[in-house]
Amino acid sequence: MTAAIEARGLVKRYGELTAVDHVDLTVRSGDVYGYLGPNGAGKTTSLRMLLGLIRPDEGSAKLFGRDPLVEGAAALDGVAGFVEAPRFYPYMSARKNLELVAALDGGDAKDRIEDALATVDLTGRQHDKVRGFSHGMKQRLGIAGALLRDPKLLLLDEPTTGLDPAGMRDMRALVHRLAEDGLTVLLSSHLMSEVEDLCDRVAIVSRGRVVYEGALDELIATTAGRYDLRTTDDAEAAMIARRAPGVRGVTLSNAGISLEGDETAVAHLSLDLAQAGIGLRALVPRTATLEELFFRMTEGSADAEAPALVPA
Ligand SMILES: Nc1ncnc2c1ncn2[C@@H]1O[C@H](COP(=O)(O)OP(=O)(O)OP(=O)(O)O)[C@@H](O)[C@H]1O
Repeated sequence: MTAAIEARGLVKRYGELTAVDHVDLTVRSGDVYGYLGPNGAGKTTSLRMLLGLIRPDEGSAKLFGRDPLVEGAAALDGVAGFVEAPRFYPYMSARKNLELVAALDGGDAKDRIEDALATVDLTGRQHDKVRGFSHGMKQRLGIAGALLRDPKLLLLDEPTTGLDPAGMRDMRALVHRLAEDGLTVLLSSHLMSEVEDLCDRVAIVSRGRVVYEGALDELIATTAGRYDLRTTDDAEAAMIARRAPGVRGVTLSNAGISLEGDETAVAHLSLDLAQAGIGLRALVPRTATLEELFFRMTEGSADAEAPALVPA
């Protein structure tokens, strides 16, 4: 099946700065895809290129197999979204603004206004001027505007940035609903928790480069086999763990010992510790959160930064 988005080798330079550095992305139909990276990682620039708003210096992006640079606006059929904040006329009502968007889109866009307002939960406020809307309501109205195009693919640039907790909750619930209705969504975010909550696939970007792309659960599963250990004598236990067959990556901090190994290696280690007269206070298998993975990939291991009381 043709991918919803297939970007290969996208590069965008601003003078000396390479804002987007050979980015490859594959978003499949039905994905809720997270484009995750810190401020300045190149997320907005990437989305602008995907939407055909700016031209890449190198590489290409296809949306459902069509390249906006080759096929122009036709390549954006079935694609909608906005970068940064959606723009509306503040002195007009939400409905009037959507009518203007529909008139620009043409076709049967105007017949979808009612449904779009209902989907984003703004039916009751449709006659109010946008000037009085909260940031969250404006973001939701932006999505309503995008839905008038009856898209198959929605691109959202940091849709919850700047929202209060209730606004974030409403926006995330909306993205969940859209995904359940079968829409493919690519959203950028600098919030790990958001991507964990909403997305099934993810690209992690740092300084313009993709450092991981793939299924979120596979990424989190790569961290299985890590354990936290607390004992009656952590310093001695860490030394024994470092010598134990099959045990790797032993670090010691004030919080205890962290190590990697399979269940057999960990079982042997527990016997070695018992033999040395060291009691276990806790032995807890640990799955890294996306946040830890992110820091490991972009800035090195969080564990490596923990104070090491025993030399490696
Ligand atoms: N038009 C431009 N001219 C010069 N530099 C730019 C331009 N657009 C973006 N940049 C730079 O490119 C880098 C990536 O910016 P971009 O906005 O894509 O990052 P981002 O990941 O979306 O970050 P944020 O979350 O802060 O929006 C930044 O260093 C930014 O200053």
